[in-house]
Amino acid sequence: IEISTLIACGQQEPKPLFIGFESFMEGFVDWFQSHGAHLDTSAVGIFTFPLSEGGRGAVALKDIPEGHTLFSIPRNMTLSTRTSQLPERFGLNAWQKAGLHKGWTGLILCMMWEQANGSSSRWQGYLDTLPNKFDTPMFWGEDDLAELKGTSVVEKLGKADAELDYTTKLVPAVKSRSDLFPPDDLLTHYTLDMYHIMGSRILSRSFVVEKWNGDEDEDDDAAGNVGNTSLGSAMDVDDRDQGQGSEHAEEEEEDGDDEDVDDSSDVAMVPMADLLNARYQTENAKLFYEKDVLKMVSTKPIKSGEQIWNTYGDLPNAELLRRYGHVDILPLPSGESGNPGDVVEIKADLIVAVLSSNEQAAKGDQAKERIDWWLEEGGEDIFMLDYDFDLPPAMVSFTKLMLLPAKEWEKVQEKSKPPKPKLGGILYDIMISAIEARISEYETTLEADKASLSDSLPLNKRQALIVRIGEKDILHGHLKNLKSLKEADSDQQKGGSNKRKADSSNTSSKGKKSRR
Ligand SMILES: C[S@@+](CC[C@H](N)C(=O)[O-])C[C@H]1O[C@@H](n2cnc3c(N)ncnc32)[C@H](O)[C@@H]1O
Repeated sequence: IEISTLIACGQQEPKPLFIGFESFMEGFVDWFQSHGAHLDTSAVGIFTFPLSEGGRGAVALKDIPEGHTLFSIPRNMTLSTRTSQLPERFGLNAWQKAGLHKGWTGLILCMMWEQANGSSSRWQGYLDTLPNKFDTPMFWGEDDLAELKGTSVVEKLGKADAELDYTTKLVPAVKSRSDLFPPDDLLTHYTLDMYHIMGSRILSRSFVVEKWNGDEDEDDDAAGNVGNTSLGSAMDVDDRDQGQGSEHAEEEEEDGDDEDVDDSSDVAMVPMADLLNARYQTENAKLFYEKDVLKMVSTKPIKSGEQIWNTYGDLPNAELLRRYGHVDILPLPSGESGNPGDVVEIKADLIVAVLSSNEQAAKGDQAKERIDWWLEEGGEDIFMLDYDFDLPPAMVSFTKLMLLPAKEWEKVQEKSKPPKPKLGGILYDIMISAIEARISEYETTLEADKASLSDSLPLNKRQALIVRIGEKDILHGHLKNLKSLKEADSDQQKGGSNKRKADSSNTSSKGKKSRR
């Protein structure tokens, strides 16, 4: 491929990494092909882009039509607790007893073990290509983390929980089997640092590879209907990730009552597929699965020189930063730039706190009774605000529930129906106060943040600033919207009451007339 083609396609000049240029990635491609995988080398190249373009990523070497298989990987080449030999060698009962079947600790241990085994591991050619350094907040110092105050990133890091898993599950397992884990390796291959590196590799690169579910899918396959068997990825489908907030969170879910908990042995590292970068609504390729292989297939025509993008699920910047260490910056409808997928979380607790000074609102045990009912009915305890600037209906409904007079609260319980999420009356002021309270959780103002944003800032500070600006932009947009809705509503009321006055004077004059 001509570098000029890439530049013509709007990319800054990339540094070629493979296809005759870079032995390191050539070695990986050789490993990939020699283990039964296939890469269409006439269509796909691996290049390094500027960091803003994703760093190392895949490029179309020619025009690629939609539905083209870019590469395919046998299932047994993915790295998971199903494919690594370690759980069996450890003993499946012992594995479970050690708690390694839950969460990511088991997969982290498999990855450490495979890496420690060097050239005798089937995955050495792959593991050698994985990053050892991450820009994710998990590795930030206190100073940089302070920049994220007000966002939900810090409380979702789960660093302490991950470290607890390391000391209570992984270390005892390693120490219990010196035949599998030579004692000296504890200080090199099985360290806490390595635990975090492996956890971050999983967080930013793993896919969910469900077990092949015979019958129905075989029909799809027979019909060549690969599109219906779309494979979600850690990057792609959030169903798994929504609850999987950290290296540890999946386990928390498993320990809880959640029935939709995913099987942690579905979590798999997929060589080559994890080389694709992602950007908001730019996806042009996706991983599909069949009985024995996974296939990366183009979902749109891709022009020669264009980057091949997977999707990480069009996540908000806070989540992109936490999981992947980057943020998306695109034009917004307002003319400014940011991530159109950004959201702000408002906890139900904050609404309750705002209502504490409202005479009408339920308090103490009564408030608790309503909150318990709301949660039992499946209500959310965190509300998501986005760039639509429509308040989440559940947030309005929950607030109304807390404000209901006792009689109406009884009716709600009888009917098992929460209040309709319609704004009006004092709700405007309560919602405005809630959003103002949320804004006050950040240390700095939106104006100050915008003024301090510059390309010369250190990466962590700059990315944290972009996360904060996006969230505050949403909050201020909601404030503005609520204030104008409140004004329009009161104008309408006034208009209505003027109209009513006019109507009543008409009526009375008519009445008078008729009386005459
Ligand atoms: C699945 S890997 C993609 C391949 C990766 N670039 C590599 O060199 O191996 C995900 C990582 O790629 C980087 N990345 C992906 N998309 C990006 C983007 N739009 N902007 C910046 N970095 C991106 C982030 O570092 C992220 O953690």
